[in-house]
Amino acid sequence: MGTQKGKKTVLNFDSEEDVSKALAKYTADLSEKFIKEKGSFTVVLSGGSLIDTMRKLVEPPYKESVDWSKWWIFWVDERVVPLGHDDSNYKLAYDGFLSKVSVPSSNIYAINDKETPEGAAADYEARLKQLVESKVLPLSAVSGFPKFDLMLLGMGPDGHVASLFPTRPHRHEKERLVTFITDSPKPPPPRITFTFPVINSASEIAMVVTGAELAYMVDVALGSAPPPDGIPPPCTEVSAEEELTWFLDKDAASKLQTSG
Ligand SMILES: O=C1O[C@H](COP(=O)(O)O)[C@@H](O)[C@H](O)[C@H]1O
Repeated sequence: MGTQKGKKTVLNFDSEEDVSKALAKYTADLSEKFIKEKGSFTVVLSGGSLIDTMRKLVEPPYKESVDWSKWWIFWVDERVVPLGHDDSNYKLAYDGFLSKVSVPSSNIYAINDKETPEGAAADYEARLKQLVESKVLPLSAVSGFPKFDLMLLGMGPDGHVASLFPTRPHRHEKERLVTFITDSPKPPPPRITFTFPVINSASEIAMVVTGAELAYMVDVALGSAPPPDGIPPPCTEVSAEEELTWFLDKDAASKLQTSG
């Protein structure tokens, strides 16, 4: 299992609707804190169900109270498809979130969708390094990797986070900031993804997990269930430098409550 550096908090809610409300307040509070401290807020999004669960953030009061002009947006993983494709995590986030708030377009770091997976990963990594040069992204004093303020992560039923899958060796990458995969077990196959050294250098991470189909994997990550085939899945390796917060609805936490 991963080494927890910062604090770990598990929050249980009655429903996905309550997770959505709590996630909006958590994100808005962190936005205010980081903007006060350093003048900007760097946020890393996932795809999947997360974007829908973020829906309360683009409703009153947060739609008006959050200083969107100071936000910078990145993706922890992306499918290597055109940005307008239905499989694109950028399109998902644009339609459900970014089109409703006024984050400056120059602060939104979509992938270069004209590249191969290898080229898109190298391009994204180079752009992150430029942001380190220009002091938008600090380096973690602990790991030496770029340090984002907040990562919002989902999890698959196989325990994958970002596009780091249990059965693919790139989950063990330790040097690169961004890597690629051409045979993702979950379609579409070509993807790029942040590596664990970058993910685990974030100040704050929210693991947002809802639905009964994820209950077993939540029990593996947080409870007493043994990992499949005895191999800890990627979700067990997530840790944040300051705080990792799990947001669970009743269904996702159901096995945890009975076994733990
Ligand atoms: O393929 C992906 O899956 C994970 C989990 O998605 P979910 O729909 O089960 O929430 C997601 O976090 C990742 O960004 C995405 O590319």
